[in-house]
Amino acid sequence: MREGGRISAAIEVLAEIASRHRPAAEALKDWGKAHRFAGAGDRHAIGTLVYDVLRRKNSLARRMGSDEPRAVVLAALHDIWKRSPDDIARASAEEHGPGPLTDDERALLAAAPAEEGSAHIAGDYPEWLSASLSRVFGDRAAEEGRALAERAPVDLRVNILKSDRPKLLKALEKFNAVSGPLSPWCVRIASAGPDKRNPHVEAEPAHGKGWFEVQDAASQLAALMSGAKAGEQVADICAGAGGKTLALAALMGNKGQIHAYDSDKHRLRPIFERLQRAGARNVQVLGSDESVRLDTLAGKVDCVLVDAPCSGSGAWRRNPDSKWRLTERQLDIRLGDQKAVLERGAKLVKAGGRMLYITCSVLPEENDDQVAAFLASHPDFTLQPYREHWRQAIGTEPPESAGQAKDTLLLTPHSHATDGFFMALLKKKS
Ligand SMILES: C[S@@+](CC[C@H](N)C(=O)[O-])C[C@H]1O[C@@H](n2cnc3c(N)ncnc32)[C@H](O)[C@@H]1O
Repeated sequence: MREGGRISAAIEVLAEIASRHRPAAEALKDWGKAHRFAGAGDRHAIGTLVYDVLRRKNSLARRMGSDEPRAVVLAALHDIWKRSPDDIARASAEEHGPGPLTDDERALLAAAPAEEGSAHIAGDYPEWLSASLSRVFGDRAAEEGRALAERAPVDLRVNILKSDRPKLLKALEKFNAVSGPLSPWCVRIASAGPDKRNPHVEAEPAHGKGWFEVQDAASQLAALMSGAKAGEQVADICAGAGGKTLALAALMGNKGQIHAYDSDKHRLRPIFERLQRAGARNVQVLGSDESVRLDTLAGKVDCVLVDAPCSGSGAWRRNPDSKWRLTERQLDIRLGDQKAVLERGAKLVKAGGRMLYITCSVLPEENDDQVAAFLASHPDFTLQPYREHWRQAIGTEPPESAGQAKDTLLLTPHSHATDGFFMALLKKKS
């Protein structure tokens, strides 16, 4: 396909997403099925353009004075893909392209973008989340939103059970891999430019050998902040596909016991293969039908990790579709789930033990508000200031939190060059 055809396809897919409220991944897949002649390169370019529009939907629409799919795609080609108005005009006029640019479109593309107005437009997030994001970020809300709308790098966690960072950096030299921020385990590969592909790192021999997992630096730091030690009893009660579980096993040097539970057996499914590849041997996987076995650990666990189900707002860089699909009702459901998992986790913690509550969200309702509500109804728990704990667990100077609360840690792309991630360490009195 020529560029004009790809542009038309992106417009078509965005129209389908808007009119039928379809998830972007589904709409793209169906477009691919209906257009079998499109090659892998075409599908990749169309998908990237669609996701780039979703990252910056508000500010692109503001530039063009319209949120119609054609308008925002043209703006994305200019603002994100850095195509000149002439190049866009040429591609649009091609056979199968979306049709020649109008004089107005050309003028809007050539003009400097309007002075940014409201934070939700400059920061490219839904208006209904404005109050929440202003509460957590104050007058940085637009900047923080803007960083959450960028493309994310590829972060890898070196598996210290099988390798080390210098060795992994060497193995991935051809991708210009560098050490990532804050986490001593992080290796980072910069995001490929517009219409380029990120390297398929999971096809590398180093992955097959279990030297690394794909995991954002903030997730790595969450595992490190558990302070899990060799010999401890640890429960990862929202284990999912095991991203944190694997990091915990490495942190504990395979000594002690990790109980990895998830209420959804489908999500847990990939954990078995991942544990094997990583050489993690101290993990007991508990499926959703083994919840009774989890309950037998009541009052016995040194460290409970609650990687709570959440809105995913901290990961909007990786899943821009989710920021527009999130509804107040879904957020309410998540808030209920978070309360439930915190209750469950609290029962497992032994006297003097700890629970690390984490979310990949930047919304205060899911973070500090949940912690405050938990503490109000659990006088046997106290909040441990994150700074002190960071020094002990990670051994470096702690970063400033991007949030307003002084004892919990909020990491963000703008402030820390990681995904958005929240952590609160709750200690049970002895
Ligand atoms: C943020 S994801 C976990 C990601 C995972 N820890 C990782 O690092 O790959 C949250 C998980 O919580 C699970 N979950 C939701 N409600 C739960 C509940 N009541 N009890 C246990 N797990 C639950 C979901 O199935 C989902 O896998």
